[in-house]
Amino acid sequence: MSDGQPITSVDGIDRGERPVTEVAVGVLIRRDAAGQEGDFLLTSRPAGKVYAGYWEFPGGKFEPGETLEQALRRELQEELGITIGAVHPWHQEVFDYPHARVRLHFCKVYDWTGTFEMREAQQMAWSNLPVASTPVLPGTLPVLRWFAAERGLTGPLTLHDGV
Ligand SMILES: Nc1nc2c([nH]c(=O)n2[C@H]2C[C@H](O)[C@@H](COP(=O)(O)OP(=O)(O)OP(=O)(O)O)O2)c(=O)[nH]1
Repeated sequence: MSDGQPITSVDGIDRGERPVTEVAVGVLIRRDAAGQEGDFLLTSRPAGKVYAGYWEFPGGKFEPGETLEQALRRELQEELGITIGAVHPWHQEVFDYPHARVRLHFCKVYDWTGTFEMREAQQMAWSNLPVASTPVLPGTLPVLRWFAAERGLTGPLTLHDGV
């Protein structure tokens, strides 16, 4: 069930009713001294996962009983070795992939401590629009659109056609 939320299918195929996997996603953003939002952190999906090599925002699935905040804290510690500060829930989207239906809980994060470690042998890139790190996961694209809207940008979301 998607609890009435619209579902975006990545391939246009209607797969009917399916369970939804909840995913906590961290949109880490650098701010300048005036509080203006700047670069955001993208990471590549590690080898061995679906969509390996695609760029996304770091995060992962909730474990049983976890809240969004707990899941996000754990995932960013596990994947990147950082401890995040306040979690600011931003948008939710339900995406239907061949491998799963996921509800992505995108959260802005402005504060963290620790040194970035690529614990899954992934890559990281501080990015801005248009994004140079491609391809981007389909379920990641809406975030680039929200950034473009917030920042008043109308150009391409990525430097490459076909994202
Ligand atoms: N982290 C993340 N996942 C995303 C984004 N966009 C998007 O469609 N997804 C999808 C891809 C996956 O189907 C799902 C996340 O699952 P995952 O396999 O990366 O999660 P995980 O780290 O808990 O994986 P695992 O423990 O099962 O290996 O959400 C995004 O921006 N960030």
